[in-house]
Order: sequence, then C-alpha cells, then structure tokens
Amino acid sequence: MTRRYYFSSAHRLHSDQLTNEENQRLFGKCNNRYGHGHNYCLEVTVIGKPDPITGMVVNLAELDEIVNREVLVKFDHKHLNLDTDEFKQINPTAENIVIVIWELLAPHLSSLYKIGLWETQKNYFEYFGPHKEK
Ligand SMILES: Nc1nc2c(c(=O)[nH]1)N=C([C@H](O)[C@H](O)COP(=O)(O)OP(=O)(O)OP(=O)(O)O)CN2
Ligand SMILES: [Zn+2]
Repeated sequence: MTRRYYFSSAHRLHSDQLTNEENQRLFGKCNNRYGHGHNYCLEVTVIGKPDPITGMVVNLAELDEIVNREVLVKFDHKHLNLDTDEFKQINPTAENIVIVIWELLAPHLSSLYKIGLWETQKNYFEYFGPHKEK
C-alpha cells in the first residue's frame, strides 16, 4: 500500500568537505548561497497481509499521524540545511532525504517497505532500507 504526502522545503546542496569553488562547480545553481525550493512529493509504501479482522495492512489514519509527526512537521516550510537537526551535517540531496525519512519512520512502522521521493517532475528517488544480513 502506498500513500502520498506533500511538503515544501528549501535546501542548498553544499559539502563542507569541498571548497566554495568545488561546491559551485559540482552543484552549480543548486549551490546558490541562500538556497532554492522544491514541492516534494513523498511516497510511503508499507507491505504485509491484511489484518483478518480490519482488512487493512495499516490504517491510513494511523499512517498519516506517524508521517505527519515524524516528517511533515519537521520538514514542511523549513530550510532543510538551516532549520532541521537532520540536515545540519548531511547534504540534503534527495538520496540523503529518502534515507533520513526512512530512519525517521522505520522505528514507528514495522511494515515500512519503501520510501519514494519526487523532487521535481524529472527526479525520483527510492530507498528500500538498509540491507538486512541473513
Ligand atoms: N544526484 C542528485 N543530483 C541532483 C540533486 C539530487 O538531489 N541528487 N538535486 C539537484 C537540485 O537540488 C534539483 O533538485 C534539481 O535541479 P534540476 O535538475 O536543475 O531541476 P529539474 O529536474 O527541474 O531539471 P532542469 O530542467 O535542469 O531544471 C540537482 N542534482
Ligand atoms: Zn534542489
């Protein structure tokens, strides 16, 4: 089951391990000093058998409550680099955003299967969680 959520955030792609010139060369316009914004579309996918009594894998209302509390309240209408603890040290590329969102949700959602993130109409990123050792 997949449910979509929307949030709007500013970010700046920048690595402290590179010089200003290297950052500018690598990230181009996305290194703009004051950042730029995206209307992100987040897809949260859970997996499992429907509960025999409720018929649901996860109650959508419960999922909404978790995603809202753990992700949307933290990231919506925020500058990811400046306003959030999660991206103080981590460059907020979409690759890193899907990993961070997985880590925020997984402790509260045992059925979590995939995080998908549309950053622009052209850019889509997926994360299936850490590889589990057998
Ligand atoms: N590997 C990644 N590359 C880039 C990321 C990223 O998260 N991971 N992010 C950006 C920018 O922040 C932005 O998200 C994308 O900008 P851009 O590609 O320019 O925007 P569009 O998809 O709309 O395409 P354009 O036609 O070029 O505007 C950059 N790279
Ligand atoms: Zn961007």
